[in-house]
Amino acid sequence: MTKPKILISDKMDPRAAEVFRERGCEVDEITGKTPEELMAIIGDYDGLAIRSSTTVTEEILAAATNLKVVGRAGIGVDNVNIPAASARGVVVMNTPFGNSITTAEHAIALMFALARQLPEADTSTQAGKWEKNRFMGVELTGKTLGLIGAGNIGGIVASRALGLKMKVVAFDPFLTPERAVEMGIEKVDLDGLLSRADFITLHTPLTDDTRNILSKENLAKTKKGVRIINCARGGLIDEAALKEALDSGHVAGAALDVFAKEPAKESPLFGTPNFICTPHLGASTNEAQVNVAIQVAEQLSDYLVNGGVTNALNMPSLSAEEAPKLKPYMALAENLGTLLGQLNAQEIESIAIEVEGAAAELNIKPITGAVLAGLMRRYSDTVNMVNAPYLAKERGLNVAEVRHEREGDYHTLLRVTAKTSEGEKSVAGTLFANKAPRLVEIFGIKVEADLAGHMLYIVNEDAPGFIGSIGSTLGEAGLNIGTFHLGRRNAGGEAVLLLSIDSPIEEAVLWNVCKLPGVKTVKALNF
Ligand SMILES: NC(=O)C1=CN([C@@H]2O[C@H](COP(=O)(O)OP(=O)(O)OC[C@H]3O[C@@H](n4cnc5c(N)ncnc54)[C@H](O)[C@@H]3O)[C@@H](O)[C@H]2O)C=CC1
Ligand SMILES: O=C(O)C(=O)COP(=O)(O)O
Repeated sequence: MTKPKILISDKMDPRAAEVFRERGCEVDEITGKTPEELMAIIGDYDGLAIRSSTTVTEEILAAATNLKVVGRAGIGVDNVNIPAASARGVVVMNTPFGNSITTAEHAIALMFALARQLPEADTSTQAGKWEKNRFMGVELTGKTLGLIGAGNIGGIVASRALGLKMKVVAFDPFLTPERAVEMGIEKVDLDGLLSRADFITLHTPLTDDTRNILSKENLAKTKKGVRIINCARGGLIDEAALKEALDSGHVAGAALDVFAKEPAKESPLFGTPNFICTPHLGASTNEAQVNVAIQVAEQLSDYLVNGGVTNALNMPSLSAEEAPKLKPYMALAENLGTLLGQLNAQEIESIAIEVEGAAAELNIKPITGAVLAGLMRRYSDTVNMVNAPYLAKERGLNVAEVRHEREGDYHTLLRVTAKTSEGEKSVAGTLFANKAPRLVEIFGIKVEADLAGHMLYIVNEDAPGFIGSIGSTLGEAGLNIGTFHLGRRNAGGEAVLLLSIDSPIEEAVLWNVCKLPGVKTVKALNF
């Protein structure tokens, strides 16, 4: 097997490259490229490892013809176009916990820096001014900290703030009252937070709902003298409105680690009294960077080498133990989907994916992804198990997953049924020796076959001499039959023939087969 190729396009701890190599990948570390330069090289790579400096746009994904996975060594993925990645079948992963303590500590550090004006005091003192009377601070003990966003980082900030004897209130629509009690904080609405908080710290992702959450209007609702900290994402605060509020003295101080436009080499906020900033350093500690570098390299190589999926934002997780067990099922699922997709000419309204026996014990989501990928292969060359569920949803295809507890004829069975205007059409397969995918039924007729390469599917009336005439028709066309599989509904009734053929089957041959007496359907299939 050729080694998966990884591009590390942002500055990352050297452990990332080491882990990639230890786990069987080739790695190039090429940082600081422009989007055009990145587009020129990305086509060579199976995996891309990034931090926040690389923006993975639709154009970059279009140029990334071999790309299978993007790994964010960190938390925020607003620099990755996830819908475009999903549409192209590229998995996007992050490392959701590796830098959260470090980022929470940065928020606390900025809160102290604001409370005691540390940067200005430092600059003044080192300038020989000794302005002891200029720098009067505020105490944190007893003050109210308002958290906007109480997830991982917000939760850690809360625990540290409680340790500092602050009162913590939080606005987070997804925070349950029980969790708030567990965290020792008070759940409030946004207006309640704005009116009560002495310090506000933001810890939400940047989404359509959170963009400008501290807008001019909301800043006006804050308590006079509030101090604001943002270590989450630029774009959560209206920077122009913040500048006005600092100038007017309504906001007593603000500390930003993140800016709407990064790198922020200029800003109207620069130079404003009581304004502090750092260049997106929230995650920048040795500990956090080692954590996220190792995690991203483990996750990406696991996916590319073994098919394990961890912390993916656009597909279900699949552990390293599950992945090898599921592998033959995915091949079977994809084959059954491909078979159904090729045999059915009608619009499919819904698909049911049923598992029984050993298959019922498994994670069904990846099996569903593989069935849908096979099914939609005839519409798209780029469909795979990652983007197939999204494409299916886009097309309004209803997908049902059914797990049967019952014992059937096979130790393990996967059945895929399509509902069309002509009724239900179903194909089923099993695994031989737990590893070899094998078709066992087409449209209610038992036929056992390996689905591989070029195949010919024929439905005919069961009659003596038919097999001989097929043999001669194909022989006359110079086609060699590899395997021959036969099934029938009942003696003299409808019969199904599945032949594997050593070379592609020309249209003219299909016509000749069609003309044989008793033939109802002929189709060339490819797997
Ligand atoms: N400055 C830096 O270097 C770093 C910044 N970050 C950023 O910190 C942010 C938070 O990270 P985590 O705590 O790990 O994420 P998380 O997903 O654990 O928590 C986010 C919280 O925001 C809440 N939320 C979502 N929409 C909301 C809304 N409209 N109003 C209020 N709350 C809302 C969610 O319910 C969730 O509890 C992310 O944007 C991440 O990118 C993360 C690491 C480093
Ligand atoms: O993890 C995050 O969301 C961060 O913002 C950290 O960004 P960085 O990796 O330091 O560029």
